[in-house]
Amino acid sequence: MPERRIEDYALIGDLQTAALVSKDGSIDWLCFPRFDSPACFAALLGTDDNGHWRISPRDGDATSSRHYRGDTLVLETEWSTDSGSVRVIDFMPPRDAAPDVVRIVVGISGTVSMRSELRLRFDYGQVVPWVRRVDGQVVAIAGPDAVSLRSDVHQYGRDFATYADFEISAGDQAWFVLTWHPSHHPVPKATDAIASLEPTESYWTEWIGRSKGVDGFTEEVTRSLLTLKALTYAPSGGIVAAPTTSLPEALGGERNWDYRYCWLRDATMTLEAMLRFGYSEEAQAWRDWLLRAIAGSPEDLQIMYGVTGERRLTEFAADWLPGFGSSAPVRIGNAAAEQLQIDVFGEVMDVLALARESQIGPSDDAWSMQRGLIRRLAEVWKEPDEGIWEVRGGRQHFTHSKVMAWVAFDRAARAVERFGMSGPAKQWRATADEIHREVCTKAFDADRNTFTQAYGSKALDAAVLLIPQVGFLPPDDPRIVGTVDAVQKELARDGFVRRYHPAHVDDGLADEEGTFLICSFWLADALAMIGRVGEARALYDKLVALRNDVGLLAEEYDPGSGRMLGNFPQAFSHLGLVNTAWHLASSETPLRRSAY
Ligand SMILES: OC[C@H]1O[C@H](O[C@H]2O[C@H](CO)[C@@H](O)[C@H](O)[C@H]2O)[C@H](O)[C@@H](O)[C@@H]1O
Repeated sequence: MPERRIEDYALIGDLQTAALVSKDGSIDWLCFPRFDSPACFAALLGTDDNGHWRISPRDGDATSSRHYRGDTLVLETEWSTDSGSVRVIDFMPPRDAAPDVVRIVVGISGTVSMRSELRLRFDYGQVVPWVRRVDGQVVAIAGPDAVSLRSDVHQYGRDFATYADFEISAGDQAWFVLTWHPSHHPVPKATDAIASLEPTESYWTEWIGRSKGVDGFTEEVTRSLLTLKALTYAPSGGIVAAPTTSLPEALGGERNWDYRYCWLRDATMTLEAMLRFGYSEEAQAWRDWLLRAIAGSPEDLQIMYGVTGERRLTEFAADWLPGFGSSAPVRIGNAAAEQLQIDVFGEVMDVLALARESQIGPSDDAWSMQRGLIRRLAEVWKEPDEGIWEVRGGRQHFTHSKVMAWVAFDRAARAVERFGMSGPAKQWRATADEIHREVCTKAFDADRNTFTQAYGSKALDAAVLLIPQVGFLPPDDPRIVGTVDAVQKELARDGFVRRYHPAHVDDGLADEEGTFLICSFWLADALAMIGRVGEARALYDKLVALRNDVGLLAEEYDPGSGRMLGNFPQAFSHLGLVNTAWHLASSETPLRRSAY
């Protein structure tokens, strides 16, 4: 079995969950029926024995190449062998009653011997199901889960797996449909594999057709927008940070986290990117999601929720899974849900201001929720917190958190001053000014001419690159130019940017990590804003070149090994790409709303 690489995977999804398909034709990750449900294929974090479904030629020397079919999430893998070539088409039709994975094998030339090998292991690769035949289909059941496999190819069982061996000649096709249902329900009505291809394609094509687009950046922006949409949980409007858990930030290390939840931070940034490209429906749905998720007392605000607003995301280690590349523990749930991360107030207020001032318009409920958030922020902004990077080494007065607290008060005051909303604007403006003074005094290292990670700290942090973007200081302020230079000098590796230097910051974890892709996009944004557009464009091009064969990015990249690291595909990275393209395309001094 060749070593698994994160960049070997492609994404298919149905806006409620998603699967990762490897270059070797194996679906190694699938959580049914929701993004955060237990996986029935977890080979990604272990071995084939933890569940997978491979369809590929039996010839071990077969070679493959793949692409998405146009601007869709329909994946085509083309296999060449000495005897002929075939195409495997993988997709998940937009959801009706039950979730399906459809795989269609089409003969292109000659004749190819194919094998389907399906190994279902419920509850994150642990539970071997009871498999039997019902009305000509294979049905696997364990606990609450049931999965049926329908196909026009004969299936046989061996070694706790289901196989099909078949030949495909030019012009032939064979189909497979895997469908999940609750085990106490009857097997759902069959999905027609062939008939579901066209509506799936049309769904994605029509969706991307609504985008405003930006000249000169079309292909990568399109793929990133499609990926962001695929991370949306359509029934609620929630957006997950990534469809995976525990893809490592350091290969073989412990920096492994579950991203299958809705971070207010990641979701607001995604929404901002989508709004820029004309997707107001998603923004509206997310605002409604937010109102429901955080309903109740503002003191109970969490920084992340489940896809329909669940609050309890208890973290535990799945110790039966060895982890991707032996990176343990595999974590399920995320303890960061209980942290104080003050930046979240600013991000939420900022995107809601954008929504109010753009296509969506104001909403009374949303404004009353924002007033509640500001009341809460007034109580906590002076506290140390865990910050944007969710450190587990103790709270600090993080510069980025304070800057975002300023953003929150600034946007609240501005809503009253300029947009007629009700509230104590003078008081909010005074607090914003107080925070501004404090940050400029306590978070700026005059000797090195740079903002630092935290009050009194010497460490740097790529998050402060956002200072000009959020309007805290103008891009031509010498402190901004100094900060950009310092980040480039101290945090860059081969031109890509780390979020901070793990050796200089106690984040509670031992290992090093890769360069953080969204931070590299932020550097490109900051360079463009300070007028170094050529450098910005060069960095953007370098980042775009990191994408895998189907245009996807993980959270991090290790320039040493040339490998992607972290959960995959990650919303942060793709929204970073989209925003940088927008900045570069907008103008040479590409600033959005500024308040300085
Ligand atoms: O590295 C430590 C932290 O890593 C995760 O957080 C990161 O991912 C989040 C989701 O994309 C993002 O919002 C955050 O800014 C990143 O630092 C993990 O979820 C944390 O539990 C962990 O402490």
